[in-house]
Amino acid sequence: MDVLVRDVFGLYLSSAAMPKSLKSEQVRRRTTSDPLAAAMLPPANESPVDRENRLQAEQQARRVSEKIDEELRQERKNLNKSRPEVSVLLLGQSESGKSTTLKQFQLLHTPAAFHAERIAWRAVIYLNLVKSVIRILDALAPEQEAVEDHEEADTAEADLVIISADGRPPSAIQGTRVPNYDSYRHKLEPLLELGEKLTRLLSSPDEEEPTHLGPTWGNYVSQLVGTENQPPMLNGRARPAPTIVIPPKKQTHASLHQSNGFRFRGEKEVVVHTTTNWKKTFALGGNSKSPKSAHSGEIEGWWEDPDDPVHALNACAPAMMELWRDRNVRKRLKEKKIRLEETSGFYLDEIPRITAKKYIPTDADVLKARLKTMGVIEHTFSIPHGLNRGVEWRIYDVGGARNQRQAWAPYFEDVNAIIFLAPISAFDQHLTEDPRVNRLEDSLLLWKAVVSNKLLANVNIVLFLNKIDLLQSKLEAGVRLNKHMNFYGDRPNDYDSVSKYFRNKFGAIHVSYTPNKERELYIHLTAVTDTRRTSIIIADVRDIIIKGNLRNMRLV
Ligand SMILES: Nc1nc2c(ncn2[C@@H]2O[C@H](COP(=O)(O)OP(=O)(O)OP(=O)(O)O)[C@@H](O)[C@H]2O)c(=O)[nH]1
Ligand SMILES: [Mg+2]
Repeated sequence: MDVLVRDVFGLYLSSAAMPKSLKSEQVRRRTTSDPLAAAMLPPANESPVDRENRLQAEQQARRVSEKIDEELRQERKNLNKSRPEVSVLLLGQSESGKSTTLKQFQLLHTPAAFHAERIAWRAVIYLNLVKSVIRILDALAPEQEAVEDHEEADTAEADLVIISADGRPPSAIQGTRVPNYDSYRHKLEPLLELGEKLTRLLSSPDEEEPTHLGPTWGNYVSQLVGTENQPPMLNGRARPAPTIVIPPKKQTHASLHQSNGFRFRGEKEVVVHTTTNWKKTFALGGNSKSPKSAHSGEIEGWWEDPDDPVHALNACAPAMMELWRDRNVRKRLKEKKIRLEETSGFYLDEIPRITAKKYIPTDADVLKARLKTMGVIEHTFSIPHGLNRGVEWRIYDVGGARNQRQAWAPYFEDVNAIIFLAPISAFDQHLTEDPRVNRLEDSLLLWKAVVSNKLLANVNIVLFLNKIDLLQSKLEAGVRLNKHMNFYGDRPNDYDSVSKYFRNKFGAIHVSYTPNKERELYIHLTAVTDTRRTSIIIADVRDIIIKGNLRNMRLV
């Protein structure tokens, strides 16, 4: 008898082709233990004609089965081929909210992973808080020192809003004295060391090297540009991850001289490299001690580790609160037009909670945390339910500072959609990397460059006019748009008029410069730190991108 059986890899084996031992074992098993096989065994008295008919029928059945198997294989292959995959690139200047938008995608689609990582953000939040305190103390520093510091500020990566009424250095304006300044400095001295320590823990070891591009970069640029004979490289997997490192800031006299000023070296922003696994350092099971079961009697958690940064922070908490509540301090900051509440990573209103020994960051804390991106970070997820089920999403978060932007172009090749973020609250601020450039002007130029790019002609674009919460409070505080952007003229300075104006302005640039007149532009007014509102927008954007993608697929 020749029967077909599947081997362990699922391949069909003809019993005629089986080794003898296996064949007899097979038959033995079939005759003794498998009732279905036993029922299918030919009758013992089968005639030669019956046997011939049966073999033919079995052969026919085998052919049908093989055909079905082949069809199933093909179907699976086609399904995999047509399994929709969407690549989305987040673009925009530094501090526009790209990484925050990525966090919202993570929170929405991979909440368990997001929650597991919350504890690792503790270090970033601590550092954000420490930097806010140090900025206050710097702002209170005696005039002479501050003038020197201001000269240096041209090159420093300080992202504060410092505007003087008459163009003189703000520190030259005589103002409120803070009698407790020396006492604050003394009590908060440990924060300098803590800031250095946290910066070291979070930074990549090669960060202080001169700017360089990864070894494969030169090759890649020519591949991107392409030649007539050799088109640009398209395959995302072959794309090298560019390594770009900021050159060290030149140490000036003022930055080295720390007798009165209150700074820590490397005051520039801490960045996260694509390659840095900073989360591991502060994740549970990393250097941080995990909270153990209350019954186990083991070390209870990081708060029992005397080296954990929480202790230094916790010890300074009363002085930090005193400083932040001091009326003279607030007055001095106001005189210097320093609005810390509007800066990234602002936690000064929550000092007791953040500095508590058992503090675990909330979702909102993580969304507010500021860590500058360098290189490109990829996040993938698929949507298990609903309209866009089964779609594989790849989101690329890039560094937005000027020296990071050359890393964007390689991703233009195979991207399906772009979410461009323009922080419209930044109309009165300047780029940290080039203090001569107004941040909103920079966003408008960047927007024009993106929408007019021919490589992106068929890419769906969604525009987030972001940080509307800050825009609203800024306008309500009386900051006038037309003081910073003449072209706004005498229009009303309220939120509705200003946001409508920006919507029209960005929209008009798209209409004028897009190489694809058919492309629709979707504009959302956003505050991407607001989870509830952003999740609704993300669901909407997902549908827009999928529909646009299908439309493009039909066109090509
Ligand atoms: N209040 C408010 N803060 C926001 C908003 N969007 C982002 N932020 C904060 O702004 C800071 C900068 O946001 P990021 O997402 O890090 O900016 P980015 O575009 O990734 O910046 P780079 O990595 O330097 O390119 C963070 O502290 C955010 O929490 C917003 O709509 N409102
Ligand atoms: Mg970022």
